[in-house]
Amino acid sequence: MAVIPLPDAVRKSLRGLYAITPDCLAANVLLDRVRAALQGGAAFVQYRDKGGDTTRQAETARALLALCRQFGARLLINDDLALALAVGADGVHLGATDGKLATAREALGGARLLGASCYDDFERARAAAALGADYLAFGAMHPSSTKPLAVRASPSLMTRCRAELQVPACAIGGITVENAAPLLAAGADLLAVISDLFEAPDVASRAAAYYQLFEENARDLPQSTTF
Ligand SMILES: Cc1ncc(COP(=O)(O)OP(=O)(O)O)c(N)n1
Ligand SMILES: Cc1nc(C(=O)O)sc1CCOP(=O)(O)O
Repeated sequence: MAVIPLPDAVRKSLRGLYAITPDCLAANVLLDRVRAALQGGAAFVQYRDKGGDTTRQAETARALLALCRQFGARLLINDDLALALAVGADGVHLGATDGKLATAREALGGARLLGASCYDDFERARAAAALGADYLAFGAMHPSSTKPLAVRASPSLMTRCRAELQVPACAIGGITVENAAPLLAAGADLLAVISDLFEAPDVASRAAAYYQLFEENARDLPQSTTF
């Protein structure tokens, strides 16, 4: 299926619910749940698949991209720059062991998004910002059943991120609708969520509750956000 590219202005406005796909779901179930998240207002989807079946990953990534396009949402690929480029995704998210940010930035060009995991490390965030990351992810904000061993991070890192780096901040780890408002107040532009969203009995309603939180906590975007 042909994929229509998003205008740069839309592509780079960075605020909203960032729905990260859970492991171990059949492709049709995954797509149904992601569709529901998009119906509820998720602005970003990250395809995170640790399974290693590259044929399935490419097929699923293409299907997710087509779905995101229907809703004007953006698809990022976790870990895998080559897959992101191969399917024409809107960007890639890289952690500490996923390759160099500089290489990804160059390969992605200016129009696609580069996200970087910064954990609890502000100096890592500073370096990632200097290398051109479009958003900086801090976590885990709360204990996470998806990643129980994740290091814990303070929401104040996001406050510093906005103030000192002027790069959008992403909160991740154990986020729920119930605990999200203080994260937005601390400076989160993106809320990256797996279990609270995708394990909800009604994924669309859960996504809509996050959307509502963003509406209630509207504020100016960081200076570096491009329109
Ligand atoms: C938005 C966002 N933030 C952090 C992560 C974690 O990335 P990483 O440290 O590479 O760990 P894995 O997701 O690969 O287990 C993320 N995926 N997305
Ligand atoms: C993938 C991931 N990275 C984290 C980090 O802290 O870097 S926490 C996490 C899991 C997020 O899933 P849930 O919303 O179910 O807690």
